[in-house]
Amino acid sequence: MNINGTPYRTIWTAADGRTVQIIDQTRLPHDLVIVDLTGLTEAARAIKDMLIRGAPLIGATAAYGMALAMAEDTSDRHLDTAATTLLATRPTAVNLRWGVERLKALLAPLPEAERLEAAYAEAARVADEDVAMCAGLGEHGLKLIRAIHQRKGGPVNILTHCNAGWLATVDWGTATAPIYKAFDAGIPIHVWVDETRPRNQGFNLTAFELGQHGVPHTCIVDNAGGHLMQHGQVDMVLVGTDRTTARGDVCNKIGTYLKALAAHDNGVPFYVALPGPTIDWTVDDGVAEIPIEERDPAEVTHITGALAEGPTATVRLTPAMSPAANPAFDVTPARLVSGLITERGVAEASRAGLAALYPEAAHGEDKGGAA
Ligand SMILES: CSC[C@@H](O)[C@@H](O)C(=O)COP(=O)(O)O
Repeated sequence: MNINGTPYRTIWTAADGRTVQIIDQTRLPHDLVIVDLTGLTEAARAIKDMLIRGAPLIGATAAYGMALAMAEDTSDRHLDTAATTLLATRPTAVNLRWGVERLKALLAPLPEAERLEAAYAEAARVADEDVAMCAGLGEHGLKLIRAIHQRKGGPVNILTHCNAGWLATVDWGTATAPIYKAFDAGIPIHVWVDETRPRNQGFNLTAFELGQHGVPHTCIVDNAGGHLMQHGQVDMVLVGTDRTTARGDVCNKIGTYLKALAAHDNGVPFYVALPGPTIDWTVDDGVAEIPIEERDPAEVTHITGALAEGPTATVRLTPAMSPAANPAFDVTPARLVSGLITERGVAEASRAGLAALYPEAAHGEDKGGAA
């Protein structure tokens, strides 16, 4: 996708073929800053401090993190250190584990002399596959949007939460892929963009990228969605996911569950878009089993924004003596999900629905999800 007319992916290698480059998403939408990752520690920091974020991009960065580690030292010991270091960065998005384990399984049996080249080639494959999967699921989601348009006429109003856009993946996005495809196909659409406190990925990232692509959108506070649904102003909720369980429970950014409840109460379809590697075939009950990241309370007590025509500033919102809690994700039970939009088609949110699309993974031949 483009920023100011220049095409970007979210992660790539520099001309030296070794340095990994990313867009620092903590600086968007105010500044476009490209950051060099030259080693394992920097890759891990980029994930932990959310310079990059979004489940598929975390997976791709983990794969490149393994490659950067091999550029430092191709020993078995460093391979183990790289996996442990990367896995400790963020707990919820399953793509992190998927990316690390995919690289480790490939590299461990190889002679040390072959590991460096193999690691970079595999990380590039992970990135390319992510682009293809997101583009593919976009086509399936496009059919749903087109059907709504044909049924009701006029613009299709889609509500999304957090950023499941191209910035959360390598390109295209998950929830935004059908939106971009529909817009490019000339279907009139309009997107309600949830703010997504505390880190404001909706305003900072989703609104930014939709604006860059020319997609009509309106920024709303997190609590506006239910009201809009009651008044017939939302045709579809479309979100991404950090981990979807084998039975179709969906873990996503905190607040997603409340949108699903409001959608259910108002008869609004609630769809989730995801590539295969976001399915965790080892987990069934998302509420009981998915580890929910608890982030720094300072993200709740403070907020950062740009001063009018000036630099960014961080201000305190809460009384200094009041404690804050910051669970970063929640789980929407499968019963509230209208469908899972994948690169293989739209699945019912159930074990049978997912197994029909991913038989090899559901039956244990490939525990990592598959393209
Ligand atoms: C395609 S991304 C889907 C999710 O990863 C996205 O909605 C989300 O919750 C991202 O959370 P973040 O904390 O910004 O990494």
